[in-house]
Amino acid sequence: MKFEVLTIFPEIIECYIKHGVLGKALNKGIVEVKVYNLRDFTSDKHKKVDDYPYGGGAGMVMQIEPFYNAIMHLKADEKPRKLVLLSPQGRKFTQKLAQKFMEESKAMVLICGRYEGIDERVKAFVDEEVSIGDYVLSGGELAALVIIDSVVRLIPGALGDELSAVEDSFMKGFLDYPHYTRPEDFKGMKVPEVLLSGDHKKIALWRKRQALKNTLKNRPDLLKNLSPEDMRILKELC
Ligand SMILES: Nc1nc2cc(Br)ccc2s1
Repeated sequence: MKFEVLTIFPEIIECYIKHGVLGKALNKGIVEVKVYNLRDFTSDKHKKVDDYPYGGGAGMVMQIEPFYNAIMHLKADEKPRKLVLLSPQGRKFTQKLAQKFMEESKAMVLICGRYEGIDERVKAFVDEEVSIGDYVLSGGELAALVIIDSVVRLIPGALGDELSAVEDSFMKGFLDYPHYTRPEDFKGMKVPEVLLSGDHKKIALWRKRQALKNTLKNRPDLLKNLSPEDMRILKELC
């Protein structure tokens, strides 16, 4: 999987991708991330990337030319790639969309805007417009990192041999179960007995109950298409 990121702050991306799961996946060659500075695709000596908005209003708007030049530069190799614009107006990014991106795209271009937004005409050159949530960030770079991180975790082999329980739970429509590790007793706060029992069937049922309880409390909107067994457990909780 290859990610190409267009941004005016390449260091934001370059710094983050060196660490953790992403760093390991890069070292294993499972994923490649190339970052392009939009200022390198400007044509003036000041490397200007923004200007005042037509029609007036606060703030600055990023100009189309650097985006256009960068996209044409990438497309010159004529390899297929999905172009994704990060934007507060985009469709909501979810675990299911992460799975879709991982399955369908060998290469993704993540286009990061800043300021009050980018010239609307850039959207003529993208495939998808995606937001990571109902809040406005200062720029698309954090959203691009969220997408890279969540998609890479889904690539077979990226997580090594540890199970990705968190992804599994989100894909099945509920939140993760609680996790504990040593010590067993921390200032009187004990690990639930069931987790010390060695009874894997009991542990699995406890974890499912806790996951459904957490989901009912914090994200009831996720509780759709539950299996009959999960529905039975949920009814016991109500
Ligand atoms: N939720 C999101 N907010 C923003 C802000 C900017 Br500026 C660019 C992309 C995104 S995605």
